[in-house]
Amino acid sequence: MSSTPAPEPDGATTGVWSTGVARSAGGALAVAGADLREVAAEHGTPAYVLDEADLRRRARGFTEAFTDAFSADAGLAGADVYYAGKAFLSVAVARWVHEEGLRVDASTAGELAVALRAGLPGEAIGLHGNNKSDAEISTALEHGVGRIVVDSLAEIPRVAGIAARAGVRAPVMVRVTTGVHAGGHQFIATAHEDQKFGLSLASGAARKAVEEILATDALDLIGLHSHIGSQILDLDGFAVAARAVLRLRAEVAQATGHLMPEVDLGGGYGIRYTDADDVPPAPDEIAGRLAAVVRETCQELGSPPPRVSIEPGRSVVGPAGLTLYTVGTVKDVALDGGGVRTYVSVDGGMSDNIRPALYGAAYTAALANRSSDAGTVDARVVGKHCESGDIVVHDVALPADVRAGDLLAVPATGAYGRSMASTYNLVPRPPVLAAADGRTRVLVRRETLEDVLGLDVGT
Ligand SMILES: Cc1ncc(COP(=O)(O)O)c(C=O)c1O
Ligand SMILES: N[C@@H](CCCC[NH3+])C(=O)O
Repeated sequence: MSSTPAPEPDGATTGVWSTGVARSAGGALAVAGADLREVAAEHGTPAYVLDEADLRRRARGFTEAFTDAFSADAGLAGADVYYAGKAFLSVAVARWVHEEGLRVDASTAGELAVALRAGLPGEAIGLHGNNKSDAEISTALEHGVGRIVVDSLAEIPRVAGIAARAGVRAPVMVRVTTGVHAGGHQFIATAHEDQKFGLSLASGAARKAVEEILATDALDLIGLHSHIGSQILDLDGFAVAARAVLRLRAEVAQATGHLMPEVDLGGGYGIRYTDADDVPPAPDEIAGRLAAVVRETCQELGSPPPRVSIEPGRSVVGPAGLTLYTVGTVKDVALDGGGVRTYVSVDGGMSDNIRPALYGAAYTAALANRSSDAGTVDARVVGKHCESGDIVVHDVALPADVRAGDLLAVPATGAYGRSMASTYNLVPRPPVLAAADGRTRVLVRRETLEDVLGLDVGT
């Protein structure tokens, strides 16, 4: 076993740390100038820390790249970027991304409510979900959302009925399962056949949905949608899926005369969690590749290009966040094959980051309160929960003098950390802090034991 240490932060956009992370002369890490020792003293640990400027820059990077690549000058019909709120959504984050030119993709009443509370106009919000409730559909329509992405045949009459009763015509897209299998883990791949999302292209279900929607007055079919999975670093799958939905769009136009004005090519762009991950393509490269595919395919098909949208979540918020923990117990464990693993327990765990347990996801970690000249040990960072799978970082080299009271920072936890957090073992969920200009402010406060106890109303 030979573990590697976390890379030192270097301000690069392609690193595992957000661009605002730096190690100060005293050896402590800081985010956007906010010293993590002070952050821990003021807010406690564990805590998620978001680098606001980094997040905004990544968001803006997508809008600029897609607006450029899909411009009329490029022979295309424009583009919109929806931030996938499932990655992490709070009122401030919804505002930031909207200020940077993005819209918001919500997939539940909760995400919809946060986007609305942030002041986004309905038309800047899209509603997803494979099992939307009537209440979610009617709230979305009441606020005039820009689109509802239909995920099943059963949903068509339901959306139509609710729209008709509300006296509106619902703008809808059809989520198409293209058969493209992409994504790091089977649970985060979403376009192969045997899973719950979307309507299959191969079986004809997608085409049937299109026809049923076209035959329904209360529904306005604005486009097709494809989302192939998540944490994808290779753009080929997106290109294959794009061609498939553009082909269906052209077939429908030929058969019915209805040329859908939009196509959504989904999110799923990967990020770097550790040094071992490949450097992901930058927004310019993604936009350029997708624009070329759309242009060429539409030319081949002889159909005018659609307005294109995408839905990145992880690639906007993931690299912008880190989790700050305090070290508690440090324990050396002798391994069967010889050698020793140092188990470093922190004050959180699978309740604030379920990804290692759920997907076997790899992370790294670094001392945040000091640097150390000590040699390194092969360490495993674990949480405080009653599961041996409660692992935060499987394998990392940490200074041999790591001890109780040290702070550890785990980079790239901005996406699917807080948003998938639980109160397992009745551990209250950590706060989300925004770091900017040398200070931090609370975006989502720490949950307290009173919050947890307040839900327990039985006697
Ligand atoms: C429909 C849809 N859009 C967008 C996303 C965002 O994905 P990611 O955070 O990987 O960019 C997801 C999650 O995979 C999704 O299911
Ligand atoms: N939650 C997953 C990705 C699923 C994205 C939503 N379809 C993750 O942490 O990687």
